[in-house]
Amino acid sequence: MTKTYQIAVLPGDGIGPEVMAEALKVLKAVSRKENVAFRTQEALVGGAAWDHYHSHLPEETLTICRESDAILFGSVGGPVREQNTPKWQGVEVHSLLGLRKAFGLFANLRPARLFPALAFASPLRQDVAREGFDILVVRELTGGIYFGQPKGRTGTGEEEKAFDTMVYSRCEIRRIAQVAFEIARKRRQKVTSIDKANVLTTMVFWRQVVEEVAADYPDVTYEPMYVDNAAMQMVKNPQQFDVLLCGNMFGDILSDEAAMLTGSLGMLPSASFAGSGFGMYEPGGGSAQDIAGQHIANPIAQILSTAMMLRYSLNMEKPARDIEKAVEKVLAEGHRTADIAGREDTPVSTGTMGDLITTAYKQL
Ligand SMILES: NC(=O)C1=CN([C@@H]2O[C@H](COP(=O)(O)OP(=O)(O)OC[C@H]3O[C@@H](n4cnc5c(N)ncnc54)[C@H](O)[C@@H]3O)[C@@H](O)[C@H]2O)C=CC1
Ligand SMILES: CC(C)CC(=O)C(=O)O
Ligand SMILES: [Mg+2]
Repeated sequence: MTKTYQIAVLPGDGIGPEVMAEALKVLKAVSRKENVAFRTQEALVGGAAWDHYHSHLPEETLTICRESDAILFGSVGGPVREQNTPKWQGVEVHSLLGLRKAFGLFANLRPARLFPALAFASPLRQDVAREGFDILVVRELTGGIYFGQPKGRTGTGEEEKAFDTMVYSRCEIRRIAQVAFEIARKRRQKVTSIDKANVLTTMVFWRQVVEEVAADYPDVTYEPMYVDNAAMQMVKNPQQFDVLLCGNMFGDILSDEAAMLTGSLGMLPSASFAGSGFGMYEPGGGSAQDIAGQHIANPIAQILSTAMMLRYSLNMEKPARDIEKAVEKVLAEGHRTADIAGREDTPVSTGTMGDLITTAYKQL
């Protein structure tokens, strides 16, 4: 009997639906080649859901997610300047952070790998870029300053204030550190833990707990690094890093930086888990409103996120690897969307890139 997987598909806003369409083309090809069925159920989230339900994360969407083996997520959010309109205000908090919290997705993996064919597109010094790099950002996703309470605003006039709280518990730090060290064991056995322990009490504690966990992994090299230095070291010498263990905010920021060093934010996939097989898979970037609707967005992050879904939630390593190989092949052949195109290149559209990767996957 054909094995069937239930996938919740949440395209969201901006370029979300455009890049999701390409990931679904690849998924369809996987279904044919592997003789498995993916029952995809599309649901509204973000601004797209607001238009229909006046909610950024409707109960209907949550139900579909609960009934699924995995969630494929696009992106949410409106134009940065329209952040304060009813449709867009708090959209990321209510929908994306809401989903992460609802499913306890505390561990976020963001692999930033510089493909040889894209060395030229990296803002790294070219002799450094030609060496390539492969960094895995392991980001804590349901704690830290994005979730800490209290947050709010008080007072008026010159005394008006706004505040957020950065808080981490021992168990939150320990469980994400364990994820990082376990993964490092299967990679190049190095964990660099990012903190700001010279200033922030939370980060003194972070470092202490990570050191306790590190003691259980004598085979893995552990080093702490301040976040400001890490941001700089990543540009100077990214090859020194293997696994970058970060809290929620630092991981958010450094993963965008790592993505750009691979050529574009449109190259960064991401997987989020709660410790079981269930997970949510989404590009590292946002809804890219500046290019939405133009069919020029890079679908590779969404496609590589789909490969991560096959690997981690559906236990399908072979097609996951083949999708990655297909992406590498298409890039090696010189096909590029606008964000990774050189001056001499004629960029391809989002749809053409999706077609090229699907064809390359089928031919493997
Ligand atoms: N996971 C999510 O859903 C996220 C949502 N957002 C939201 O997205 C909206 C736009 O935020 P921004 O700060 O502009 O960040 P963004 O990540 O959407 O875009 C930053 C820059 O990267 C480019 N970019 C991103 N993905 C790309 C792709 N696949 N192909 C080519 N270029 C790509 C964009 O064109 C833009 O120039 C905001 O409402 C923000 O809150 C931001 C980050 C993550
Ligand atoms: C709402 C934001 C925290 C989303 C984001 O920037 C991310 O997860 O990388
Ligand atoms: Mg981000």
